[in-house]
Amino acid sequence: MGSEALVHVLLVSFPGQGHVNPLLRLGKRLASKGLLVTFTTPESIGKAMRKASNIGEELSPVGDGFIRFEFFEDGWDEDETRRQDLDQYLPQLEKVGKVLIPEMIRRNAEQGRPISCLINNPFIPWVSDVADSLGLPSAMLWVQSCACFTSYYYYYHGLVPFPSETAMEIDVQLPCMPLLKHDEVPSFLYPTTPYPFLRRAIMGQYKNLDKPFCILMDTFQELEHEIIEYMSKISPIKTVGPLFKNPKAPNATVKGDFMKADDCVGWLDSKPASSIVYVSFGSVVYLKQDQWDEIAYGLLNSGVNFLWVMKPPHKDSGYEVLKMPEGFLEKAGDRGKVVQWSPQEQVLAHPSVACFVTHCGWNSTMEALTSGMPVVAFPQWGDQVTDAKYLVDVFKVGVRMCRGEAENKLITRDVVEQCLREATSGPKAEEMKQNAKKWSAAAEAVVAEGGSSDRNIQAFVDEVKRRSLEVLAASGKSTANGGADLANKVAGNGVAELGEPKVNGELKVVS
Ligand SMILES: O=c1ccn([C@@H]2O[C@H](COP(=O)(O)OP(=O)(O)O)[C@@H](O)[C@H]2O)c(=O)[nH]1
Ligand SMILES: O=C(O[C@@H]1O[C@H](CO)[C@@H](O)[C@H](O)[C@H]1O)c1ccc(O)c(O)c1
Repeated sequence: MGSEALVHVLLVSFPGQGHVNPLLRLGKRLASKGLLVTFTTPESIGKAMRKASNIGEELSPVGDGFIRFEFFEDGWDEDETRRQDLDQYLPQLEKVGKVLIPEMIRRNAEQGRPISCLINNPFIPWVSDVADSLGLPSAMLWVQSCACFTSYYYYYHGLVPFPSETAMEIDVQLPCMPLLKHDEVPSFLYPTTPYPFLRRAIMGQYKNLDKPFCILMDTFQELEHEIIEYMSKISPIKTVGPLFKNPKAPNATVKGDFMKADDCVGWLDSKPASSIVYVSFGSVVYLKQDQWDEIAYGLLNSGVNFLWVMKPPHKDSGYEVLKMPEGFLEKAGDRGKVVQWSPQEQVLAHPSVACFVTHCGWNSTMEALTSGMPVVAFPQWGDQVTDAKYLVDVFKVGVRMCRGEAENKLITRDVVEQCLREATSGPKAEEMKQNAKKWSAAAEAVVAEGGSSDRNIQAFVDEVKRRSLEVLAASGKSTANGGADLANKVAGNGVAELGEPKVNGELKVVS
């Protein structure tokens, strides 16, 4: 079957690694079930993705469907420094996206690939408005846990008291969840958060929550059973995680890394089983030099082998460039390897790796659980503090090394060493490994054919197909000529001031 006959969905992503990864993984899942998927995010990130990852102009086959990329300009010069300031960049994306996404939809329709559904991730809630104004169905991929989704929901609707200016240290009890201490609540909700613009962005998503017909979540039934059941009665939630597992297209090479991963697998191969500690704080967290030094000495003193990701900060981020302590690399010798970016999925699946020192971003959390990897939790902000609580106290696969940036406490080398020892040897390490293996088996089962996440993806694909017939029927056309009609609809709806359509070149299929 040619790609032009397939039902076509447009995925619009916030330009962060922790958002692109799960949305692109969802795209591959949908493609593998027979949809044509177009993935879009701003060109500034598109450029990095093309350079680092295996993506181009071509249409890539994934399972029974295809995936392709189209990026959009964010309206700022290439070297604009304001992209690093989300307070300024999020409104800019909204302004430009509300014009360019409808244009993109019109172009695709004119080229015989009418779009039947839009899917976005949080931080860019205006995508649901674009879909609504065009009469297109939309869905949202929630890229954090259901527990965090619930916390934000309760905050938005004012259903229980949260930490406030007058009562900073109150604990929060939400239904079907463990009691969250004040510093285990997603930290964007603290009155003192340095990231109020992210709270605004997320609240914007909740304001728009009645627009998507479905909220897809990168979690799974067994992992957050009770809270998923509870929230499913309130919101149209469908769990589809762990998204990074795709049994129907396990070899799909399409990836969305912003940086090329350093080769470290040969080094991992050279080490004994369960002898390496993997250390990574994701793509956005940067620690201060004194904390970096303590971690370095903790690693040295614990005697473990280690693979440590030390990503360079963006040139406009204002973060200091970290240095390893004097003589550290020499002392570590072949016991340690430092890289700028790792192939994390491969690292977590490697038998030489014993545990993962992580900032507890939700992608890292899901990847660790699914890989059966115990963790040492080093959360900083946002959902990370809640994920750390769950990893340690609920999923029971982790040792806690810190409570978050708000605590403003230097974690000393002795604490680092003690946590590493606890996570790599002795009864606690063994118990965590057994629990992690159980989560990994449960995760494999839900994504296998007929598992809960697989069924939910299939039900979503069926619903998108059903709605696509409605969209086309509403425009009085069939798939074959629906393109031109949808193009007219976009042109006439008043969302965008449209210029001449820029026609893309013919797509060619590569295998
Ligand atoms: O060296 C690295 C560090 C991170 N990642 C990936 O980047 C994503 C980070 O997402 P997460 O939610 O964990 O944290 P964020 O970077 O958004 O804070 C995950 O999919 C990781 O697998 C990677 O591939 N290599
Ligand atoms: O929130 C940002 O990135 C990460 O997103 C993940 C999914 O929501 C989350 O689990 C993780 O903890 C976050 O770090 C983000 C924040 C600020 C920024 O400038 C970004 O580019 C991304």
